[in-house]
Amino acid sequence: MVHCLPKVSVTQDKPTLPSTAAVAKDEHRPLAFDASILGSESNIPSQFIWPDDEKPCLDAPELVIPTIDLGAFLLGDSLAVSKAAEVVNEACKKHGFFLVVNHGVDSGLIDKAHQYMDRFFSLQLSEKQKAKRKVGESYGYASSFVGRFSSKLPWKETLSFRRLYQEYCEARNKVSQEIMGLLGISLGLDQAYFKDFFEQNDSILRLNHYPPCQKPELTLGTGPHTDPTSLTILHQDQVGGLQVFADEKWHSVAHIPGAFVVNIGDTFMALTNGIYKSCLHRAVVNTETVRKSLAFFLCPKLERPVTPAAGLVTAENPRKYPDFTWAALLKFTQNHYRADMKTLVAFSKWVQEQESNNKLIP
Ligand SMILES: C=C1C[C@]23C[C@@]1(O)CC[C@H]2[C@]1(C)CCC[C@@](C)(C(=O)O)[C@H]1[C@@H]3C(=O)O
Ligand SMILES: O=C(O)CCC(=O)C(=O)O
Ligand SMILES: [Fe+2]
Repeated sequence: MVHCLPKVSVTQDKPTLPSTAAVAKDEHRPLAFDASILGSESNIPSQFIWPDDEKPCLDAPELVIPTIDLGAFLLGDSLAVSKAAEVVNEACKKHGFFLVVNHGVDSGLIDKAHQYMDRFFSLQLSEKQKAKRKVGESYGYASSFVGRFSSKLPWKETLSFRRLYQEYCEARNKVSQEIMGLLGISLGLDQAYFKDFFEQNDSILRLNHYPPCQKPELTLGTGPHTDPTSLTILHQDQVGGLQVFADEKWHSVAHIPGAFVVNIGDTFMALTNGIYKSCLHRAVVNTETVRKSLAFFLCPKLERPVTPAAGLVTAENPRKYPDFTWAALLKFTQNHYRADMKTLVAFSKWVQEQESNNKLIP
């Protein structure tokens, strides 16, 4: 099915400054994404309708997902360690996606995080707007990015943090460090290699809230993209809706109680010199139920150079991406380019252009 394939040539929707013109085409529509109004609206504003080649397939087949028992890995039994490393290596070379069970994060803490999230998103829009994310910044409340983008708007509201949700962030940070140990081993590097790299980090926690949509076949909760960040640890609720692109088609990812969905992002792909793939994924919505997900994005320290491990650059696998910092890639996705499935390639080109421009200026 054509509409199940990712778009090959991307027409970038450059971030725009807040503009009412973007939504004025539908004069009678609200200027903001008010979930309480739009959830029951069957006439979907055109800004939320995705082009045919990117429209979702709602009945995508389920993906058989490689699963890592983190508890067994941490016990250090050599057989369990080499098995986990093998599974992760295969998954990350193929699609950059795996599940983690037995991760030690208390289920009560996850439930509490979802409850706080319910409380925030059920507030009136005017209240939520008090925490509004400013243009160019990556923290705060964003209702569907109305203002930031003018088309292919996602059917969601988000709240992103750096320091709040402290306890939850700490728990995810611990899990992400353990996974970094495993990823290092799986690449034949020292277990401490990526743990040290990410020990200090500028990570982001994001709450995604997807209201019901009367025409889910026209819209997308989150459009197709790879995460520009390094490693994402996602907890989706029981509704389901996450889809991953593997074996040339979209697959749905079933909710597995207590499991974390883990995916590689662009920055980690660059750290492995392209050996591990950043995972192409998206989220679909449905007519009946609100869907929620909590994403912990592990990111390097803002100014730390992102350069591949020496052993991963070889004659057969020469350098793929320029050195960069997470600060520069974050700025690129917030001010110049809407993250999609080609962010890393577009960013690499941009970095090289900037470097050659700088060389021209004496
Ligand atoms: C650095 C980031 C940009 C986005 C959030 C994130 O922390 C990681 C993923 C990015 C995103 C989810 C990819 C799809 C498009 C996007 C605009 C969204 O739909 O939310 C992206 C986020 C963004 O705010 O730019
Ligand atoms: O909600 C989801 O399942 C996916 C969200 C996502 O991909 C993101 O926030 O980057
Ligand atoms: Fe994502």
